[in-house]
Amino acid sequence: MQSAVDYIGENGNIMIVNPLKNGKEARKVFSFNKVFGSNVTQEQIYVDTQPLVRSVLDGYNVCIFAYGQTGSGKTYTMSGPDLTSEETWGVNYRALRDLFQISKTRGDVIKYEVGVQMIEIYNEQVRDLLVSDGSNRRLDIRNNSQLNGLNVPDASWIPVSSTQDVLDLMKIGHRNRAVGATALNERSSRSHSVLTVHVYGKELVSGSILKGCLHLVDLAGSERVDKSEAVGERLKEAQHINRSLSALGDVISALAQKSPHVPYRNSKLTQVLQDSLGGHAKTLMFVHINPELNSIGETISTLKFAERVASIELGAAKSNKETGEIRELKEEISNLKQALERKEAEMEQIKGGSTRSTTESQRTRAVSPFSVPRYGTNANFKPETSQRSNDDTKSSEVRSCSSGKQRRSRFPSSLTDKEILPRIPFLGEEMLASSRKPRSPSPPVRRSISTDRGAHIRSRVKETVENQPVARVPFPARVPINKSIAAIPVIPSADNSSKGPYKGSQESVKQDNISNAFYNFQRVSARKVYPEHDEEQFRQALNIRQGGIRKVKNESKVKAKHQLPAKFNKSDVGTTMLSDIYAGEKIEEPRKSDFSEPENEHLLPVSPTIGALKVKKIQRNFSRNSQNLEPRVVQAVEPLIPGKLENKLPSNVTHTVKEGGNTSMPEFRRSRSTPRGKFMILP
Ligand SMILES: Nc1ncnc2c1ncn2[C@@H]1O[C@H](COP(=O)(O)OP(=O)(O)OP(=O)(O)O)[C@@H](O)[C@H]1O
Repeated sequence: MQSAVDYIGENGNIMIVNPLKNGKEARKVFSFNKVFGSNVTQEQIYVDTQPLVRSVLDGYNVCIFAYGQTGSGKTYTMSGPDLTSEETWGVNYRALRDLFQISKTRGDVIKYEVGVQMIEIYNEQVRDLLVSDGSNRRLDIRNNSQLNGLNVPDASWIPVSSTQDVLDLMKIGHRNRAVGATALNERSSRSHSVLTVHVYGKELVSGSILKGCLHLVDLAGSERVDKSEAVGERLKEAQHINRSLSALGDVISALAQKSPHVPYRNSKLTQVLQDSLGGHAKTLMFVHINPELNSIGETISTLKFAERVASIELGAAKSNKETGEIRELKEEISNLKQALERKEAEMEQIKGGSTRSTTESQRTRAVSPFSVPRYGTNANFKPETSQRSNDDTKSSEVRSCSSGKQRRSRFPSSLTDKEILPRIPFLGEEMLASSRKPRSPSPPVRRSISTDRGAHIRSRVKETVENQPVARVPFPARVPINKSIAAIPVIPSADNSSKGPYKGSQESVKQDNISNAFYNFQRVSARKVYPEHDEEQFRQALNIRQGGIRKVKNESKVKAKHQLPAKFNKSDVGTTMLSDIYAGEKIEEPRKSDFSEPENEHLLPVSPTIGALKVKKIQRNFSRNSQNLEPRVVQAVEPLIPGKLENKLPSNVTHTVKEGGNTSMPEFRRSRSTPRGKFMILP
């Protein structure tokens, strides 16, 4: 049978001949990184892929695709025809075998853990392929690089430690994959399958963490619906497949043109692969073609698509490595934020509590200000019990305080059980002093002077009603920062009771430095007249950016008015999200490692015969030949270029970007990109 492949050049060129056209139009040359003929072995194909795979162990994200018309050999390349023979293993198994081997040899330097996920995208639904119970649950996609490539976090994540583990899992995955017979391939993959390998490494000496992720993607076959003779379910599948491949083409086109809007959200496929298509990943695409003449339309359109892909400059790949120092700093920031949230909540509670408690304590004192025990003695004392009791018994007073009303419904009971009173000592001093002398019954004045005092007084009152039954309020999983919460720290636990108010100070000493800082600040702030100002000073003192934390009311409102429009005016949601993700990922400066190449890479293998071509537009005409699958076109990996790492961001800049979290990087990265990969064509 006559082949559409005229010749395959040595430099990644392939010439396609179209007998339906004459003259210049009849021959087209396309250029790729590399073109493989149909007679190459699986090992030869993998050799060009190997450097990318290895870089996963250095913390890079890598994505390897197989693209092409139905029956052109995508599954053959990625999985291989026969798993029982290592010789015929495809890229997937060879890659994992390599990962295990290398991680073993590095064992005395880095400890690795490897886990895999396998999903498919079938009719625009994401499904888990590693389920053994046959459940067909639809999974959600979350584009969040904080999860380190876990874009489908609900998919089964199976730890593996040997190639055999992987083989066993693959069998399950292939069994679960949606496959159907079409006129073009009797066992055509009707879905896109994505095998994701997550690698987590810890350097034993430095404690640095490496997180790499390898996506191995076997795309569903592209085909013309009419040619596939599909009807009913097959037709629906074909339409979904074509739509998602079309969306992939649109994304690639947008990236190639450096369009400000990249339509990742137009298909599940592009959403799942978002990080790998436009991120800091190294990407390689095998493009497969069928050399038979009756597939010439699909062949040309596939090669054009491949050239388009090859033209994209993603920019330099980045390693996801966290040094011990960075990790510690992140933890510290996280701790500070939590402490600040707690403090904010306390302040809110104190402010509201002072209104209520002052009135209550006033009433109590009217009987005998000195006869009220300072702290509860009941071991089962629960702060919320007291609060609820107070609320129940003194409802009229509570209602007189609007903030108190709100607070009551959000009282985090379980939190109050655990928290200790960091500010008790200071309050205790005031309390002791104030309790020895008669007070002027002037609630409004005292409220305005010290919120803490008010809160403390309230705690005394609670003890008088501690045995009253109370309905518990569920503890919210995440307490909104800018809402009033409970006066947890203000209310003493039962343990405190026997040791008096200063027990709280002893407890607080046990807290970390952050808490101490707050504690000290609290001592100062409690002397201030306006607690709102204290909150502001907290922030300033800590110099922390407080996303969502309540600010002084007026200021907060004004700021919100100014900020919201800017946020929502962003026309490109996809790009915005991407930028956020990148910012989150840019934790690490590029790693100068001997283990892998720094360059971003694109391989585009095609599998017809031999030839090299250049594609300008994306078309969509695919046919197939299930018998003669001679050529495979492959875009090969670019060789390591050690010196290029120097071109990357200096570490300090990278860190700044990362910590800022909002910096959009795509343009920057593009400007620093390196020429994109190579294409191998396998006829
Ligand atoms: N390089 C090759 N050498 C020998 N046989 C091949 C080669 N590539 C593919 N084949 C054979 O061609 C048939 C179709 O290949 P394969 O299933 O890999 O195609 P596909 O692109 O994955 O198809 P689909 O998109 O429909 O799933 C298989 O029987 C496979 O063994």
